[in-house]
Amino acid sequence: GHHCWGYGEENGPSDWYKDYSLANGDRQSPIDIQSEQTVYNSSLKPIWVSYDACTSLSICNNGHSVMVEYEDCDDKTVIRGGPLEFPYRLKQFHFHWGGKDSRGSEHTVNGKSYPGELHLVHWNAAKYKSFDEAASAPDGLAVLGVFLETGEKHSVLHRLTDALYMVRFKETKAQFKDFNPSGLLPDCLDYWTYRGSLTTPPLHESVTWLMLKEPLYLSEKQMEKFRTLFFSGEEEGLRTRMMDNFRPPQPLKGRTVEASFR
Ligand SMILES: Cc1cc(=S)c(O)co1
Ligand SMILES: [Zn+2]
Repeated sequence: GHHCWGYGEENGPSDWYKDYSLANGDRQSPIDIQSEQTVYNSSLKPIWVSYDACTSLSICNNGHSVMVEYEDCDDKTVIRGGPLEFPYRLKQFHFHWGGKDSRGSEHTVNGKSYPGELHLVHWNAAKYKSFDEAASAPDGLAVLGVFLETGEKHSVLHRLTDALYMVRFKETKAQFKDFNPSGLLPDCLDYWTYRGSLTTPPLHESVTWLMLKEPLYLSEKQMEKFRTLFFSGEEEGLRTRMMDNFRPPQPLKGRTVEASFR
């Protein structure tokens, strides 16, 4: 439409249904994970992450988040196991965060929000020819989600937070090579899994979500660096800080959330 979706007063999550009918669909994300209602599934396999041969390309500000993109022309960077029937190829990772630490994550746990959330986006290249084709298929995507929690400085993440000054404005991009995102994962890969959607328009219901129970800890200074980014372009007069770029929890609509752990 004449104005693009975003997180503001006029174009935010409560307005998205006007342009994106999936907004009120039956498998929307994020959700509130009510841990007592989850079902332990002992046949769920461990998550197997193979990122060692990854080729990161660039870091960019797309006006909604900051994203690191990967070369996805072969199966050198994949996630396997869990509930997944196929290997899923890493395409990009990005973040959602708040204007202060009391908010920022998309998923919540028993109503608790975290200061932010990391999303590692993968696609089913075994079944689909491209990311775009997979992005609208019910088993097309797998997103590994990790809560951000303030604490000690995160040394692997530090290379990313130190690069954010290069992508302060919308549509800016910079080279960002040899970044292995497995360094962002906690030691414990216990997870919750459910069938859901992209959390941004077009809200395709194509995502198998894998939400890790353990957060990634980063320092308050590192959190603050995310809040120095802008939604707006450098040429725009009004500079709006990039923060609160999260969609609130959506109705579960009868879905079951499974747990890989007791
Ligand atoms: C593909 C994609 C996935 C998520 S979760 C997002 O926020 C944006 O784009
Ligand atoms: Zn996301």
